[in-house]
Amino acid sequence: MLFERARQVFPGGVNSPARALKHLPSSLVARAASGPYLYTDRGRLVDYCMAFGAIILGHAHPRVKRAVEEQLERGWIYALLTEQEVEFAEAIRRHMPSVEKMRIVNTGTEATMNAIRLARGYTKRDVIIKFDGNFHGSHDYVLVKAGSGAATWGIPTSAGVPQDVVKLTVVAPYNDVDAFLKAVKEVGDRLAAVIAEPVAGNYGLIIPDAEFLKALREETKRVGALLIFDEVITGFRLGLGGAQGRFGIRPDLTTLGKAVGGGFPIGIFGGRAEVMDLVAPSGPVYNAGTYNAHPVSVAAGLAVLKELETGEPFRTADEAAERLAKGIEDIAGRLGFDVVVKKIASMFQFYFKKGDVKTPQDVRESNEKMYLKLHEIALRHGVYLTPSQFEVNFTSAAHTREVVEETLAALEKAFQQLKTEIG
Ligand SMILES: Cc1ncc(COP(=O)(O)O)c(C=O)c1O
Ligand SMILES: N[C@H](C=O)CCC(=O)O
Repeated sequence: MLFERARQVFPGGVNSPARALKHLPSSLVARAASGPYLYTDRGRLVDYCMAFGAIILGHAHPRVKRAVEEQLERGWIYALLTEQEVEFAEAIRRHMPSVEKMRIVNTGTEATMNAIRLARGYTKRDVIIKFDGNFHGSHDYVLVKAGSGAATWGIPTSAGVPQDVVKLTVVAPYNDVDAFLKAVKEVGDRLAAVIAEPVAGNYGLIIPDAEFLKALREETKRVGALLIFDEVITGFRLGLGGAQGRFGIRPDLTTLGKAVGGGFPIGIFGGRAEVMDLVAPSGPVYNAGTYNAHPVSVAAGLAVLKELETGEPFRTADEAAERLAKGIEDIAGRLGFDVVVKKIASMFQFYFKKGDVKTPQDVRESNEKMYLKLHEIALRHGVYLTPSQFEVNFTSAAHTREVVEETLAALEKAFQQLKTEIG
């Protein structure tokens, strides 16, 4: 069995913990992907993980494929400036005006690490505030009370991060204005930056109150710290302007990734020109990378942006999420389950619990076992839900009405079976 061989060569048999399924004996094996579908060792599955949000147009989108093929014809790496990367950056700035200047790197992890380093270099201060359950990639500054796979696997604070680094990362509860103000007060004049997911997508889906985001903006400004919005998930998914456009908040720095690279490795950090000009070679904050602004990722990203600019992909993806959210609420309600469904744009998640989900604590109080059981049953019915209640389900432009209907019919059966199995 492939997973057995994988276990001999990869820790836990995978190359990222979020890919391992803790409720099943092996991870899925992917063979191909197209549109809304994944083709796996368990057959064809409707995909709601969408590479953890990296795919917004649908798998193997022809326009992205063509752009990549055309780039390959011209060679695939030069380690020099290209016209495409300027065009790409100009398009990003047009849609996200707070990103006056940017640097294109390879992953969201690199983007947040560099944004934090830059904020420290700019403010000449050392402490950051991050939020419980937010995930900003797998580097030392942020692997403290992190979400995503770190939460799924019960290691929110990673071993190996030096205590001296942990001390510089103060964790505040997400979506709690009073607790945030208290944390800022406690840190005092050492606060370099506050980093936040403006919509939390790594602890399930937590949609913050507008007042929370407003407080982040006002308070950081007041104390001379920078506000970093980590829009690796939300950028070019919650619309062309990301979460900052939707909520009308202008951060000092923004990090992007996932959707903006069309499924190819990418990360971007950018923001106020005055701050970005501190990045080497124009300033003393060092960032470098052989693969920075990789031509293939840039070509894919440009193709994605051109498609998104028509507005159509957002309409289809958002409508799909809306119908699924309503459909799940309806099925669960009819069958007598207490389920809370959260949805914004093309992101949704549901929790087995009463009441509401507004904080990470609410997510912790939901029934994870039921989510995983349903996940497993849904797989048998041809639907790949996101593999943890600490992750988010994503729709894409390929999730047409027919695909959604097919999914809801499958989920109806899955919930019924869940009811039978739990008695
Ligand atoms: C909000 C957020 N920031 C940063 C990252 C890190 O991005 P990457 O996996 O590309 O390193 C992720 C996902 O992994 C993310 O969801
Ligand atoms: N939730 C993570 C990204 O948003 C999942 C990606 C990973 O860790 O493999």
